[in-house]
Amino acid sequence: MEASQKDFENAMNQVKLLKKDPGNEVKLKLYALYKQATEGPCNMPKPGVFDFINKAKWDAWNALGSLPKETARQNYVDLVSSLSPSSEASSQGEPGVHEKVPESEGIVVTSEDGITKITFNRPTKKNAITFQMYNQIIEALKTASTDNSAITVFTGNGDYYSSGNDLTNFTSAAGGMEEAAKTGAVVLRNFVNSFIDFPKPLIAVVNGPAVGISVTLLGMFDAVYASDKATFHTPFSSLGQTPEACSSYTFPKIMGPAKATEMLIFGKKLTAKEAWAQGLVTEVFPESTFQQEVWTKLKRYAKLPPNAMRISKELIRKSEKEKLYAVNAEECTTLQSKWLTEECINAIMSFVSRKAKL
Ligand SMILES: CCCCC/C=C/CC(=O)SCCNC(=O)CCNC(=O)[C@H](O)C(C)(C)COP(=O)(O)OP(=O)(O)OC[C@H]1O[C@@H](n2cnc3c(N)ncnc32)[C@H](O)[C@@H]1OP(=O)(O)O
Repeated sequence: MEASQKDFENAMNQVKLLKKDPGNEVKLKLYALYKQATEGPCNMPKPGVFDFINKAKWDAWNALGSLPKETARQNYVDLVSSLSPSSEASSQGEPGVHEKVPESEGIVVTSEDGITKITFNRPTKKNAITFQMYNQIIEALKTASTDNSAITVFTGNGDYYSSGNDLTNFTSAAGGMEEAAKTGAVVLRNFVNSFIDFPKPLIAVVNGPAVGISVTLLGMFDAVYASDKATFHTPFSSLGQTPEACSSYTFPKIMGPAKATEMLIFGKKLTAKEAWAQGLVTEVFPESTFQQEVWTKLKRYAKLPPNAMRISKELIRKSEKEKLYAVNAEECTTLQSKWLTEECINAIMSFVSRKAKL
């Protein structure tokens, strides 16, 4: 007997109630059967080769060929009823598929006590920065440069400050790597330029580990306050990548070329104390009093005359600006080509596939 629409709907609800993850293979089958049962043969354009997750889903659906909708519905119901009720992990949206759980992610901007605070707010992903977040930050800095706050502060929500560039920015781009690299270089250049141009004191409150671009960007800040549990890591070489955010210029200037080499080329991870000793961090606070001490200090600074602060910053930055634009442009061009190399693609693939989820 063929499964009715009601049986199908019950099976979909059952999938949502599964307590244990049935595994990627089963989830792919469920996904494919669900799509076939509701939409018929695969009608999506084939995803790019580096878009691993969507490609796997596409392959599974496409493999069902012209299987009739009714048969797919029956097979879906049979597969669900064969699953042990003690399995875990439900999914959201399309049944049987790991969808991104909606979370309030991205960045959060607040303004209070003369301070505009920009928070990396993606704690479940260690505040990894997505394409969307780069653009949100560009906009937030644009607004903060003319709002009535005196200073602007970056910090992270959760245990990390930020784990840097979201490594799936490139693997999930629909148009493939070349297009993603091109777009990435444009976004990165605009993003870093918005830090070069930012007119007010810019402060980082580094609440936890910082990786990649969230570290290199610190060279663009006017002060960096760190918890003693923060670490600073730029694993560019192991990712087949090269420095960004003008760090190829600012880091040797801040800490001397030898120390900059250890960080930017050899990927040495610094403790907060080491980063302070090398001049990257302004002051380190014990984790237990970090938030209280830093925000008390910042509220005091935010009461200083804003115009004087802005003009002083302009004087400090002025002679460097053209150099910074040029360095930024060159770093972006270099990265655009690095992102397409085997070294880089392999490194990203091995991160993405270390615990592949569908
Ligand atoms: C416009 C484009 C501009 C590009 C500019 C280029 C910048 C260069 C860089 O920033 S290079 C640095 C890139 N970052 C990294 O290499 C860090 C990668 N992440 C890790 O090594 C680890 O996740 C960790 C050390 C940060 C934390 O390890 P831990 O074991 O404590 O936690 P998990 O690995 O389980 O992470 C929790 C979830 O967060 C996801 N995640 C963490 N970081 C990233 C990231 N950078 N990109 C994408 N996703 C990240 C991780 O996958 C886990 O997700 P899951 O729970 O769904 O598995």
